[in-house]
Amino acid sequence: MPEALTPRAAEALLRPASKRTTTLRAMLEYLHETGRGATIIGDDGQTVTGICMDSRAVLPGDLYIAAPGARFHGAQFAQAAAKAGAAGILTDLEGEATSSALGLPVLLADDVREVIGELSALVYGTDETCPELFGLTGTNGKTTTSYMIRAVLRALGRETGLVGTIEIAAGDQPIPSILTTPEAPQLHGLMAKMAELGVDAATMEVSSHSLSYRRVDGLRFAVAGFTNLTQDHLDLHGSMEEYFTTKAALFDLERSDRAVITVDDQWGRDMAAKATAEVWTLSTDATNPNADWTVGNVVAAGLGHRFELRGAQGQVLDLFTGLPGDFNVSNSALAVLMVLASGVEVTKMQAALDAANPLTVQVPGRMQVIAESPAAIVDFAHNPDALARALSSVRSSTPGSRVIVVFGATGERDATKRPIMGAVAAKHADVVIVTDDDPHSEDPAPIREAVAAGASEEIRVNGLDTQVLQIHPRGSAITAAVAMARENDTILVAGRGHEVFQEVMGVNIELDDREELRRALLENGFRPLDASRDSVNPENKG
Ligand SMILES: CC(=O)N[C@H]1[C@@H](OP(=O)(O)OP(=O)(O)OC[C@H]2O[C@@H](n3ccc(=O)[nH]c3=O)[C@H](O)[C@@H]2O)O[C@H](CO)[C@@H](O)[C@@H]1O[C@H](C)C(=O)N[C@@H](C)C(=O)N[C@H](CCC(=O)O)C(=O)O
Ligand SMILES: Nc1ncnc2c1ncn2[C@@H]1O[C@H](COP(=O)(O)OP(=O)(O)OP(=O)(O)O)[C@@H](O)[C@H]1O
Repeated sequence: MPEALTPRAAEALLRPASKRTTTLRAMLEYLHETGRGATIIGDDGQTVTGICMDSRAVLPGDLYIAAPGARFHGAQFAQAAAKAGAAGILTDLEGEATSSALGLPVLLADDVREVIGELSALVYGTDETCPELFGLTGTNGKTTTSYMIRAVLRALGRETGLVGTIEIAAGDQPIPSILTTPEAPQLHGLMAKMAELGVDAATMEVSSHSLSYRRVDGLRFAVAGFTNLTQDHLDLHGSMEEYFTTKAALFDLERSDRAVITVDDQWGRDMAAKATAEVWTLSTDATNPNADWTVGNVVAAGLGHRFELRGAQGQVLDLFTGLPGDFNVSNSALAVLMVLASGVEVTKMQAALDAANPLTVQVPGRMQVIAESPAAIVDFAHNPDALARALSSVRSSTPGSRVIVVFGATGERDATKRPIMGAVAAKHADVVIVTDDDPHSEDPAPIREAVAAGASEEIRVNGLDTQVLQIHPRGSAITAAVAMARENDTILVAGRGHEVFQEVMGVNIELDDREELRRALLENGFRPLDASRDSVNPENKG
């Protein structure tokens, strides 16, 4: 396992090389101008060159943000921040006493979280210079769509950046991803770094956590996109309505100029109605009379699809994605539309699509095609719904072809989904190879048993002739799948996507499903595709 970066080394990667200086006085004036209550204790001429909300990552000259959290008040760590070279502290009334006792100047604000984004913009100058931003939110498809947008922008000759679950990239420079959407000070540092490197357009996954925690404050999106909404993160949001309302904040005119919203479900239609940014709606139903753009003439082509994207004004674009899965038609249409919404001409877009085939971009571990004959695909689907969708979308129309699936259930997580995933696999595949996912510290054998029992029960109740095998470790299960595959078959290795370590009984073992598949394919005389686009930073565990 590669050595993890220290928090300070990781933080430094998110900063521009050139330093700007801002005074606490300038920050105070900004807060007053924008109607916020704030005061300074100590030297108001103090300069800062960075801003950071984690004492472990503070760099010399930073303003340390001591904010209240769910577990601690950041003021508890103000002393550590001072020791690391913080030039000042931003805190609230609760953190005042601890912070001012350290002798550093203190900027006191009524609500710290409320002002972090805007102050970060002042510190890094992103209120003046920032790449054109494309933000994606929704439960599924954010990562895939953001890679597609980046590929389309590149095909149009733009210098791009990317911020998301799998990786951060500033131009060609890879940076380990910490959260799907980093904290506001890190995002602003990163945008300044991207601008410094000549990046003029960046895509960003905007998680619901980031909207709740105000991580994207102070940034303005040229175009924000919505994929879909299904049940998730109710621990944070409490209800689907609350989850929806949190996501809706991205489509407010205060945050985004334009919104491209997929209206295939009711949540999408509600989102379009609620948005105050200029809305373009997208439907994958060609007969939807209410959508501004629709998808039509979808035909299977190779493992992917060819289709038309039609505008209400008569515009028509011919699109192709080589990525398997019906949902990748929707992701592709959304990606193209978001770039069109930023002001690109239809004819220019069509030329770029034809020349560079950007919608076939390899997204690490997301319906990633490792070989075409047999079709060998690695996907991140790790719950019953996603597994059903992935399995039903990879079945080939060639008579006699089979679907072979390799997957397992995660340890120390919702045990009720284990037999359900087994049943889903038995229903949609011809051969089910049950193996280990990430057992974590749980004994993997009973996990496999529970999954296999669900598969057997489905077979018994519905009189299926699906074959079920239990094989471990995971590498051997993948080898067995390839050994039994014929050229017309499809092998889906599901659950771990781009992850490169598997935690078994508390030990991290190096394991990359894509590498295992490639090895087994070569051993069996098949030809895997070029591996050069796995493109994941080795620092990322996923
Ligand atoms: C639930 C959640 O998102 N919590 C975030 C929140 O934590 P918190 O408010 O509870 O903070 P806390 O732990 O009480 O600490 C209070 C303050 O002390 C600071 N601190 C703490 C310890 C220390 O040694 N030094 C120090 O300075 C903390 O940085 C924080 O500012 O604020 C912290 C820092 O500001 C975040 O790091 C933390 O994210 C945690 C690490 C996290 O795992 N978040 C996940 C759930 C998340 O955001 N995920 C979404 C994607 C979800 C998905 O789609 O699957 C994402 O965008 O990545
Ligand atoms: N538009 C979509 N609708 C439904 N499922 C999708 C869609 N796009 C991708 N998927 C499925 O969901 C999985 C996760 O896709 P992706 O990583 O693009 O989404 P995400 O929103 O970024 O989720 P995560 O944060 O979990 O990575 C994929 O492996 C695929 O199985």
